[in-house]
Formats: sequence, structure tokens, C-alpha cells
Amino acid sequence: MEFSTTVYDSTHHSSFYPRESQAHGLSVAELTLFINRLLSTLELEELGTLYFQQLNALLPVAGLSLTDFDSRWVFGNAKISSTLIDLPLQGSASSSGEQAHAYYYISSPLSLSQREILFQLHDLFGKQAKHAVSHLRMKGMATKDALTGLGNRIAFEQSMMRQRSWAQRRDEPFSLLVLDLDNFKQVNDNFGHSEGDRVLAHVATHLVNVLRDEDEPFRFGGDEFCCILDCQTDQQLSCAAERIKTSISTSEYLAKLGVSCSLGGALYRIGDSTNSMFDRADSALYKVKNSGKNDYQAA
Ligand SMILES: Nc1nc2c(ncn2[C@@H]2O[C@H](COP(=O)(O)OP(=O)(O)OP(=O)(O)O)[C@@H](O)[C@H]2O)c(=O)[nH]1
Repeated sequence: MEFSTTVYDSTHHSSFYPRESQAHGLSVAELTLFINRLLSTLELEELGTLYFQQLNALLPVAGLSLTDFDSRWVFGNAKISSTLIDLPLQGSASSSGEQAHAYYYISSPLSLSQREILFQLHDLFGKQAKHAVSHLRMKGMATKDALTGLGNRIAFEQSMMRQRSWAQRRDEPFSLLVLDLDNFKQVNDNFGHSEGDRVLAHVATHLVNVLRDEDEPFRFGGDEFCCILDCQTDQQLSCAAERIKTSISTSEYLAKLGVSCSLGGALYRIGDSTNSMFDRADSALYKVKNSGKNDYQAA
């Protein structure tokens, strides 16, 4: 079987590809692993899973199986040879606008009818995959705050539901921090709304940078943010809060505008609803607000 090196060179993901010497006779498991790794970098796992699962299930109907092909997805253009079928996947453009293709390297000649079946299956599942991608994009838009890129209130509610059910099953608490900016209104009043927007985006970047991967920041609304944290004790929660406070208070940009932050935190208690946990953290926050701001209190 011949491999076109142009295909390898034309991708941005060459490190994910099996070396040429390994590329013959890939097992379905290896192929799936490889596809999943590639797709996970493109944030299109669902698309790939849907497409290949369904295609895989139906290929035997046509007397074919994935072991007949060395199939892979790449972005960009590739040269098509007699040993290659290139099927662009509609609606799968990457963020840079390139489209995903499924390439089938054919180890043995296909009959015309086999090719025809492959094209039809691709067409059918490609369309479904396209819908899946649109759905994911819409879901992303519905749960993201457009200004900061953080999860919005809907995402917060969803995440709290997951965390609470996990905490109940595992009997492991988690934590919630509520953060409200101090003196934010004066930025809008003195420098305009767009400067205020810049401050909100700046704070969001600080949260993303300072939190661990397993912790999640959200914009709750206005100048209020929430963080769901993998902290299981008051001490861990207080450490995380201090890290955030230090990060915000050492920003020269925010200091120049006179903006700091107040924080309230609550640890999950068995039987807590999202509201009861939020209310505890929020009352701690308002105690801080009423006693001079720019500090942290636990509930
Ligand atoms: N620029 C901008 N401002 C917003 C946005 N959403 C809410 N605001 C403004 O944020 C301000 C929030 O008010 P407060 O929290 O009372 O203001 P503050 O000065 O931080 O008050 P303290 O919390 O007591 O320090 C209001 O002026 C809102 O108009 C937004 O998306 N962009």
C-alpha cells in the first residue's frame, strides 16, 4: 500500500500520525485511539465518535470492514491517488477555517459498488455529524458568557448539579467561591462601559490562570463571578481564595482603576441545594463587603 507523504506534510497534526512503517494493518482499536487523540485536539470528539461508530457498524453490510482501510482524518488538502479516497466532511471546519476530511487508504482494490456504498455511508453520517457539530456549537454558545468566555449562569447550574450528585455519591465535599468586584461601577462611570468590559475580561483571565484544571470559574452576572473548586476543607478553600485575591490585587491594571475583589466561600454540606450553598457563600461575601471589602470570609 502506498502512502502519499504529501498527506503527512500537509497536516498540522503530524505528531499524531502512526509512523509510516506502522501504518499498515492498524487494528480498529489502534485506529480508534489515534482518531480519538487527533479529534480531541480539535475538540471534535463527538463528531468523530458518531461518524466512525456508525460507519464501522454498517461497513460489514457492504462486505467491508475498517481493517480494509487505513482511514484517518486530516485537516487541509491532500493529493488524491488511486489508493486514496478523500471524503470532505461538511460543516467540520476547524477554528482556522480548514475542513476535516476522512481519508481512506485502500489496501486492496474496491469494486465500483463498494466505493459507491462507502460514499453513500459517508454522505449519510457526514450529515448527521454536521448536525451534531452545530448542536455542540449552539450548546457552547448557550452556556458561555460572550464577554469573558467563561461559563455563564446556566453552565454554573449544570456544573453544580453534577458536583452535588458526585459529592453525595462519594461522600466527598467540594467548595464554592463567590467573588464580587469592589468599586467596579466607578470604572464604568469614569472611563466608560467598554473599559468596564475590559476589566471583566481581565478578571476572567486571572481566574483561569490562577485556578487548577479541575476547578471551574463562571461569570454569574454583572461583576459577580463564581468558582466551583475541588477543595474539601476550609483550609484548602481559604488557600484558593487567597490565591485569587492576591492575583487580582497584584494586577497593576486593576490597581490603577481602584478595583479589588471581595470573596465569600462555602463548603458543600450533605443535603445542600445549589441555592442553599450559594446563599451561604453569598452572605459571607456580603459580610466582607460590609466590613471594608477586598477580603475573604468563609461561611
Ligand atoms: N461594563 C460593564 N458593566 C456592567 C456589566 N454588567 C453589569 N455592569 C455594571 O456593573 C456595576 C455593578 O454594580 P455594583 O456591584 O453595585 O458596583 P461596585 O462599584 O462594584 O459596588 P461594590 O460591590 O459595593 O464595590 C453596575 O454599574 C452595572 O451597570 C457588563 O457586562 N459590562
